[in-house]
Amino acid sequence: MATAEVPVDEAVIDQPLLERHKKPVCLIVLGMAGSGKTTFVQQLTSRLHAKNKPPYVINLDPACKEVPYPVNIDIRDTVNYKEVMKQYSLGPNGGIVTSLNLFATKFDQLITLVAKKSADTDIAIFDTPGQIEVFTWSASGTIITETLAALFPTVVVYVIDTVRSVSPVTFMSNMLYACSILYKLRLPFIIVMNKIDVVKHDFALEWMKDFDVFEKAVNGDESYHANLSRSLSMALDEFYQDITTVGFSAVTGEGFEAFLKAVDAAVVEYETDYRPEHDRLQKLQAEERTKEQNRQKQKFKSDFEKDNERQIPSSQVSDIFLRHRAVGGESSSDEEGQEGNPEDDDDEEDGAGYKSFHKYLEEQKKKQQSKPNKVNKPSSS
Ligand SMILES: Nc1nc2c(ncn2[C@@H]2O[C@H](COP(=O)(O)OP(=O)(O)OP(=O)(O)O)[C@@H](O)[C@H]2O)c(=O)[nH]1
Repeated sequence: MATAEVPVDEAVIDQPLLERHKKPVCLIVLGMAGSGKTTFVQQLTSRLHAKNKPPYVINLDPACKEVPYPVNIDIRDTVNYKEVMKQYSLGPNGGIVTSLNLFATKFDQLITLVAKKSADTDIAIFDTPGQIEVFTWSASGTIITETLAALFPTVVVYVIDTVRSVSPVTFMSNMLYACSILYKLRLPFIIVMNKIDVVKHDFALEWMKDFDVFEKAVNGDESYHANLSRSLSMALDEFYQDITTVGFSAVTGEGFEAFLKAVDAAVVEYETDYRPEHDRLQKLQAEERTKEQNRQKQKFKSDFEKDNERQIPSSQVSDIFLRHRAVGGESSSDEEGQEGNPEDDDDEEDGAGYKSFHKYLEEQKKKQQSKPNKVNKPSSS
């Protein structure tokens, strides 16, 4: 049987590729709970409306009580988070993950809606759950991000609470998290240092630019965490050099224009660095898939051929059984009386060397039935 091998290149070309769009730019807004993501999206939306460039806004947080901005797609219209918790007996985080997973199954519809808006919308904004890990480390989060990145210029916006980051140790935790998300999502990344109406973010920029300044901030603290922060600051030097940081106030809107410029630069970065890399990885994955399919086909083919070789014409079956019985027949006299052994059957027909398997089974059954039940027999004493 011949199996047609699919040439790898052909398989790659045959992948159903949806049309790619130059816009809208998809902004995935991530950040720890309370960092100001929702207020940030609200401010961004209202400023873009004021500029006559209304964004397409998607809320991916199934657990939020209310959405304080005009939203085009709301996960809460598709999935009832409380009902999901009840039906699957889940806690709040499990409920959010499951709701996102359910929503991800409809993500193709969302993509179609966003794509339809590509002519008249420049920016699509995705607000995500406050439990950041629920999005960044879940299967649905990965599906959503990868699907978007394959079809639209996609940028990750990581919102940091600047007020809470004045402590070097908290700042370091935030940066490590940002770094791990960048590493995981492999997309252009903008850090939004939010709440600069309360605390300016200059201190953080200094810490990122100059290790000595950070060292001074940690000076005097000899705790394990402070020492670790010092070492990590050196390790993150490369990350700091390449990352785009914007100071922002989600309350006053300060930093809005700088943010838009950062988005423009991130789109260029997406087109020049990320998209070719993304395409390369997709091609590799498609090649791997095709190779695996070909390997499975080959294995199936050889297994099938081996089975065919082994296959015994039905006319020979009784001969094979006969041979088996004959071997047993040689030793059966020694083991006479042993139960459950096909060879212990002192069968007169063995002389002929043949007894049908069914007949043998019938006899075994009868023997079993005629035997007293030793286990249940009550003791005579
Ligand atoms: N002063 C000041 N307060 C802000 C700013 N941004 C957000 N806040 C406040 O910070 C708190 C949290 O803001 P949210 O927008 O709800 O934060 P979030 O990240 O969406 O929170 P989760 O939904 O829990 O993830 C609210 O009280 C906001 O009013 C800001 O730029 N300046």
